[in-house]
Amino acid sequence: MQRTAVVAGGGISGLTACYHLVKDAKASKVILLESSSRLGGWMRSTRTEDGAVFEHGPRGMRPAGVVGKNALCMVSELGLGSDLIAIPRSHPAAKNRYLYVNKTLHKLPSSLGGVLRTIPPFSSPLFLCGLRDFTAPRGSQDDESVHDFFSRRFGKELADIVIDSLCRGVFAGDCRQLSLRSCFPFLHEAETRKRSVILGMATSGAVKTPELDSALSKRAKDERWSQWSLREGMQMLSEALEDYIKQRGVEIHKDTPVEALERTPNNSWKVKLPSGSITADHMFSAVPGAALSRLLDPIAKPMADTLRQLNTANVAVVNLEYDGEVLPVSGFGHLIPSFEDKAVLGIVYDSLTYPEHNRKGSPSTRLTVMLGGAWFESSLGDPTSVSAEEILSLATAAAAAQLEVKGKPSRAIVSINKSCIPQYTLGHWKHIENLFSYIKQHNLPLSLIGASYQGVSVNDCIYNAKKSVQSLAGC
Ligand SMILES: Cc1cc2nc3c(=O)[nH]c(=O)nc-3n(C[C@H](O)[C@H](O)[C@H](O)COP(=O)(O)OP(=O)(O)OC[C@H]3O[C@@H](n4cnc5c(N)ncnc54)[C@H](O)[C@@H]3O)c2cc1C
Ligand SMILES: C=Cc1c2[nH]c(c1C)Cc1[nH]c(c(CCC(=O)O)c1C)Cc1[nH]c(c(C)c1CCC(=O)O)Cc1[nH]c(c(C)c1C=C)C2
Repeated sequence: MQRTAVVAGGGISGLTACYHLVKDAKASKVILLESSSRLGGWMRSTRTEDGAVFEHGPRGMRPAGVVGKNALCMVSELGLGSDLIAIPRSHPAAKNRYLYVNKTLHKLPSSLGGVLRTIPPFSSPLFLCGLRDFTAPRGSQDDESVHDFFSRRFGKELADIVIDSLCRGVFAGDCRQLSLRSCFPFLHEAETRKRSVILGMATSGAVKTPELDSALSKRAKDERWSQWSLREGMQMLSEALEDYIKQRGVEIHKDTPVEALERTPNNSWKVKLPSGSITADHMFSAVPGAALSRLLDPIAKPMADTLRQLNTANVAVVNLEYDGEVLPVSGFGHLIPSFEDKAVLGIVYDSLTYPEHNRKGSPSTRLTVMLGGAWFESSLGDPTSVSAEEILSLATAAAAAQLEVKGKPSRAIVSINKSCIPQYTLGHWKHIENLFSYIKQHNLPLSLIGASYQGVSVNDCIYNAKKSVQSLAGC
């Protein structure tokens, strides 16, 4: 690719775009502009002097599927293979997930026996929900809330308890507002193809992607990994990408917010920065949709208006460390359905999942309590003024009540992550379609990447950034 590519936003999406611009597209000049003083975006790990690692954003990635294989391919190429820590599917952190309902922890079934029997908090065996799917009619609308979809196909109890919790544990969102088509596109597609979601999924067939095979994806398959992280935390991935792109000549500017965009007569961009402006032949926007809307107003007003309609949620992330091994159960963590407690979304048992991240020298328990999400304002108040002490006291009270973890934590870190998780609410797919068709119709030299559009997981961000660069470069 000739000429100058400018990437706005140095989170995992922007970093991945730079990586593929220099590696595959052989772009002649790449400039990365990041408004804050560090790269990585929400990928942020704190390392303490006694060897502990605390994650404030993503804490694990799945190796499965095309997007999982693709991320492992990049991790392999970055030479991070020996730093990878993997959880096999037989590990308690892979098998045991809990729901906190009626003030009690309930393990979700992980075997056939568990779905054939009635187990609390459910009023009938879960396999009966599966039977409904074979007879339920196909949906008739072009979009439907996640809750409506699951109620229709699997019953209201499953939707109220399991799906409500799942959406809190992935999107920090309300399944009554979230779109099935955008949040779980494979389920929408399975229903469209086969009417029964179970049949549709069972007959979808694995996509063959030999080009994404790597030493790590082979290990993941052979060793049956369920998820993975890195020895010094997920931030190692953004740091490795930063080193890689720096060595290959990407110009990195931190503390440099893009302030405005203007079109030039020869279909380039004038990118306005605090210290002046630069010219971009092509822009990759890896900033959140709301930030891009400010840059495109008034030059592409219909796009700016659509971008403003994309929703996000705030999440308070509280990392806690206690002396000793004090958890009453073993597993990944538990989620709390919204009818039980709106404010506290769930608790991750980090010290059991990744003991490699525990402090050295003396036993400890590390937990992450996540609060707020779609219920932030209604249950915790304004994220710009809520007090960290108040959030900490709610988090420690939740750990004490739900896990009997008493006493004062030996360490606590509170992060109020504002607008950190995009909410793909009803009609999101139409907004995305409108944005992409506006770019095409107006021949804008602009690519949209990042969690705001087509997947919030790190795997999705990496995959979409790569696809975007490759489609432009014709690779
Ligand atoms: C608490 C939490 C837990 C999560 N857990 C997981 C998990 O376990 N597994 C998983 O797969 N995913 C997880 N995710 C999701 C995943 O981490 C994010 O979706 C992903 O990191 C988003 O990356 P991004 O690069 O698209 O955006 P961001 O990380 O938001 O990066 C955007 C960057 O743009 C910069 N920027 C903004 N405006 C401008 C401007 N005007 N000019 C220049 N730069 C600008 C920002 O400073 C930022 O660095 C989690 C997210 C959160 C918040
Ligand atoms: C309680 C809040 C949250 C917890 N994690 C996240 C939030 C908002 C964010 C998050 N978690 C996952 C992803 C990636 C999804 C993907 O497609 O890979 C994101 C953005 C992984 C995940 N975590 C849980 C589930 C069921 C998933 C989906 C993938 C998988 O099955 O592994 C469960 C879970 N998340 C949290 C807790 C306490 C929890 C408990 C069981 C925290």
